[in-house]
Amino acid sequence: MIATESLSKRFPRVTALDRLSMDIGPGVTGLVGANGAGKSTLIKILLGLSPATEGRASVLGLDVATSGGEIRERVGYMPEHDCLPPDVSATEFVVHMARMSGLPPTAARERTADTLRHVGLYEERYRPIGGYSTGMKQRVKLAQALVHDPQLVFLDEPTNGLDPVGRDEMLGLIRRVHTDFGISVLVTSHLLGELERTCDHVVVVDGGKLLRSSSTTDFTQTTTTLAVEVTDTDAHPDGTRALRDALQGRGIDTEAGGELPGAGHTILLTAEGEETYDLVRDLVADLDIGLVRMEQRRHHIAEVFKEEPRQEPVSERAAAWAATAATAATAQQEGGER
Ligand SMILES: Nc1ncnc2c1ncn2[C@@H]1O[C@H](COP(=O)(O)OP(=O)(O)OP(=O)(O)O)[C@@H](O)[C@H]1O
Repeated sequence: MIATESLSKRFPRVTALDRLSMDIGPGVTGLVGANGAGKSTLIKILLGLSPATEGRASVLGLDVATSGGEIRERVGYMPEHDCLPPDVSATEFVVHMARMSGLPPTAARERTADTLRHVGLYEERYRPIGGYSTGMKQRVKLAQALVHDPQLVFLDEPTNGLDPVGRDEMLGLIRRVHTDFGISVLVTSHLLGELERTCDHVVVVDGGKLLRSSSTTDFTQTTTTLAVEVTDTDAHPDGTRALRDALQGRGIDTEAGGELPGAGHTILLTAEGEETYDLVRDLVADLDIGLVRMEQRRHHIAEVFKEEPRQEPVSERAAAWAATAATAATAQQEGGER
């Protein structure tokens, strides 16, 4: 779908992209990097809106240097910044964008109604955009990117400014753009953690350079750590402690799940094999406490960056960013697990 070869973009004072080579196939792909990593610059080059300084790129098999117009006919674009006219309604604006993409008037109106419904805007679509919440504005921007039924969409930081619920809703919508309509997606974010549930593939850039490009499952392989959660009973008012003691008695080291509220009820231990699962099951049965869950933990994308030493040196900025993202991802995960 997208290929770049030694793609560079230099501004007088900064190199925004530095010999970036990558291949992106169909599906939902996350482009992750700290602010200033070069994500928006890459999207503008891929749309043929800004020329590269060096190297080559193609989108849907079309050369960005010569076929920008054709690419923009077949690709939708949701820009990062607020760019919506405040005085017109979502319907008027999206119909206008559909007409600009070449749809005849009736088709433009029909597609607009369908697309706005799909992104979750109903009666409010007749009100001026100026009175919309950030979440509603993001939905209008998504709708105008989809209205001409593109093969591929570029979504630049679509979760920016949204609260956690709004972010989850937007990520769900993005996933459905692919599953319901078969449209491939390139979505950017400066948060590593939020893309692992949405994307099939993740590309990480820092300082305009490619850090890693892998499928999400490669990033989030299962670990050998088992997370176990049990209930308390009258006989064992602290069921977690009782199980930890029993495991320790069998020579198995454990640690608490974390410092977040509630995470202390999770016990983490290393699974040597099937026998560890059996032992936990038997000890829980002997203690006559309830087993809430026993699952193998998966890596989070951010943990991969925290733990894996890479061959290429990572800039201090990237390391700091990965550490922040790891904390955020872990908090999100622990919150979701409780
Ligand atoms: N037109 C421009 N002129 C000069 N420098 C630019 C221009 N556009 C971008 N840059 C610089 O290029 C670098 C990459 O910017 P870019 O907007 O692509 O990053 P980004 O990853 O999209 O981050 P953000 O989400 O903060 O926009 C930054 O240092 C930015 O200041």
